[in-house]
Amino acid sequence: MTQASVCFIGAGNMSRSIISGMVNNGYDPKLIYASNPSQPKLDALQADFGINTSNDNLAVAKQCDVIVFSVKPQLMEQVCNHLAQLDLSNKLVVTIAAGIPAKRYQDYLKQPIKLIRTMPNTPTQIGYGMTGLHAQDNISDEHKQICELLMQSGGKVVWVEQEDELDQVIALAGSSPAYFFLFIESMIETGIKMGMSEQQARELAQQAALGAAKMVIQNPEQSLATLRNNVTSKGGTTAQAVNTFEQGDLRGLVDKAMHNCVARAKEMAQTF
Ligand SMILES: NC(=O)C1=CN([C@@H]2O[C@H](COP(=O)(O)OP(=O)(O)OC[C@H]3O[C@@H](n4cnc5c(N)ncnc54)[C@H](O)[C@@H]3O)[C@@H](O)[C@H]2O)C=CC1
Ligand SMILES: O=C(O)[C@@H]1CCC=N1
Repeated sequence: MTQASVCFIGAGNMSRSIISGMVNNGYDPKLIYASNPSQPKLDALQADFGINTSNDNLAVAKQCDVIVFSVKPQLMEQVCNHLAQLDLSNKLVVTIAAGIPAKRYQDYLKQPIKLIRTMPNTPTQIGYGMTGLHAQDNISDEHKQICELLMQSGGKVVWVEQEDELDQVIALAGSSPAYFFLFIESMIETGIKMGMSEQQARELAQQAALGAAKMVIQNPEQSLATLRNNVTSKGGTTAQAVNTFEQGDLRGLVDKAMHNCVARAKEMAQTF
């Protein structure tokens, strides 16, 4: 499949993650554009990946087959309004923003558009991303493949049938790297309090997290409870730690956090 020219409107964390995945996976950097009002992130993208950069959203959007909206949700209306003067009938519009519903982009861009909503996550940067995708009914298979190629460069993709399932994707994958970072961060803090150096505590916790994640992935036939029980000797150390989490209602807290995550996405859908 021939590679499409793609511009990223907004050159922040997430654009960098996706561009990094694309270039590392062989996407031609000459076909990639990023636009941002300030220069430093653009310079870094240019230096690290050899892509084209600009301060002019309109110019890059005009030039490219695919426009990826990658600004904060509160800026989306303003950014889209500015691009409404373009004829978008032959372009694919992709958004990575949380919350904002597909129909809102049509209002902001003031014309019928071909839109795919996506919800990636930052591990895309290193090829371990997980992206949820939802296509409107008018999207061709070719456009689906183009979008899939962009997002698959940085990891796995999953298509969801209903648009509101993207909110669940946010809770499970878009936001969730931060949950794991918080957990590891807490472990390191305690390791240090127990007398370890920060470097040692981090090395121990991160390697355990990596090993645990790989065991989950490599043993699909085993339940998480089995994997957990295999670590937990009767009357041993793990039981003490795990019981502490259960008594503190870790499961209830995770449930509440993920529901609050989804609730915020729905609130953002009303606001932006
Ligand atoms: N960070 C994450 O883990 C994820 C973020 N997202 C979504 O990605 C989008 C971007 O988030 P981040 O990359 O984290 O934010 P960010 O703040 O790192 O990047 C946004 C970029 O947009 C630029 N910008 C501001 N005004 C602009 C304008 N008028 N025209 C062009 N660029 C402009 C900013 O200078 C900044 O570089 C958000 O909508 C967020 O919901 C989605 C999934 C994961
Ligand atoms: O926190 C946010 O709103 C974005 C969406 C998913 C990850 N970051």
